[in-house]
Amino acid sequence: MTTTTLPGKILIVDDDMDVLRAARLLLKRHFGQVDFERNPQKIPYLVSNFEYDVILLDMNFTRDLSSGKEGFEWLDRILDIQPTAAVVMFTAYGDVEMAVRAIKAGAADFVLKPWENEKLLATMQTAYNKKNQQKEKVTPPSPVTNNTSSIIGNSPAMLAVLDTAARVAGTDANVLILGENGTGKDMLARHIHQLSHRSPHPFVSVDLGAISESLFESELFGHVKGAFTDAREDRVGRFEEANKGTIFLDELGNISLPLQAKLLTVLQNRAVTKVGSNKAIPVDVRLICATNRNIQQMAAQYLFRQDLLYRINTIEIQLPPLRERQEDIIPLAEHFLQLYSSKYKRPVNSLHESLIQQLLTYDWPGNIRELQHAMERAVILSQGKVLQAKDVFVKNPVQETQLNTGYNLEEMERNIITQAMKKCNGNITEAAKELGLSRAALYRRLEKYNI
Ligand SMILES: Nc1ncnc2c1ncn2[C@@H]1O[C@H](COP(=O)(O)OP(=O)(O)OP(=O)(O)O)[C@@H](O)[C@H]1O
Repeated sequence: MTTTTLPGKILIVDDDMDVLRAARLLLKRHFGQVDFERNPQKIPYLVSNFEYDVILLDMNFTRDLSSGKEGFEWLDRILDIQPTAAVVMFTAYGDVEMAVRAIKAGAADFVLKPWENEKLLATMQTAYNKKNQQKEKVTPPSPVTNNTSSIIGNSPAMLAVLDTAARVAGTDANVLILGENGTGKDMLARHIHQLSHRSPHPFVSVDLGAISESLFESELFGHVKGAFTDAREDRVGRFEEANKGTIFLDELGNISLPLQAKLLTVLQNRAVTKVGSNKAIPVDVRLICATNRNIQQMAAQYLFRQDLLYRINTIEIQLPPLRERQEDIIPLAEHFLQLYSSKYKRPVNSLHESLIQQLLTYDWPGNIRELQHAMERAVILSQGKVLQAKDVFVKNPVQETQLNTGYNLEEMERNIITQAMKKCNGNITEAAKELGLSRAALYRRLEKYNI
């Protein structure tokens, strides 16, 4: 087995923590950086924001265990986002037919589980070398994808945020990021992790809003086999997964008081106890939390535990909404213009003055995510080299007044969501995009308004 260390950046996506651990341990000795992710829903975010040399992708996530269908769907998504991505498929049920199909569908290669270390390593090295030769030949380095997250922000408000982030990154202080939906809380959390001494270790992101009350403990702290009916195997929780690294708890303001108490115990003891076990396992994690809710007010109303708040908000970073960082709107629009014109191979490369005015006067309720989606749609539909105001769809005030709902905010939100769901024929992913919300955030609202 060759022992060369390549500078490459690898991503492993598999829902089995043991597989992730073992594959990472092996590959870490031979590649510069090895990230892993258990939740395939994070793939679009990771592939769009970080340039991976090779992605090792499981064929079968929990939804259906052996057809490989899910793996093919994720392979498509990855190639959609990054057509030159080198994806090695990882399968426990591999047969020649599935391997051939994966390669026809654009995968670089495949490896069967259980794997032989030499075979896995050789396949990953070949995929890496091929990808790099290809890179040298065809693609000049892209200005918008680099090895770190490309946070755009030159406004005084963002410079202050980035300054605080850089200072706090060097410490192990707990950080609470506050900000509206789509302001970049997730991105900032990853940025802090990357700047910290924990960066060689995992960054584990957990969307608390998307975890049901009953699965909270098992997801976060793990469970032992037999702890409950569906617990067929031991499961490593997200805290343990993040050991030595950073755990990012998003949508923290959404968890119930009993769950807040459980979280507090873990933070106080710096140890987790798996469901069904009574053994405490020490964990060494840096905690970053985020919420779009007014958590101080929630604490004042006894909806959020004050003692938990004290523990998580050693440093508080407020991400300003996009409308309060006007200076960032055009650089961000240009960043997304470049990103999507290169992704969709469109000739469009600049913004017309009329569009610049439109972007600056709109108030971006969905923040950067809304701007990103508006630019993506516009680039796809664009015809010339210059993007015009008419190419970019933003909700205008007339549409809002047509809602005729009075000034009840909840009522307005309900109406807007109902309209978006109708427009997208009930497709949650599309409607969430349209509204500038994450899928989890939309789900919560659908539940809240009983839509
Ligand atoms: N400063 C930035 N520069 C470039 N892209 C950004 C920036 N901030 C956010 N983005 C992009 O905007 C999108 C939304 O950001 P992100 O998911 O981090 O927001 P969020 O505040 O966590 O959203 P939510 O509250 O809905 O979970 C992402 O695709 C992210 O890459």
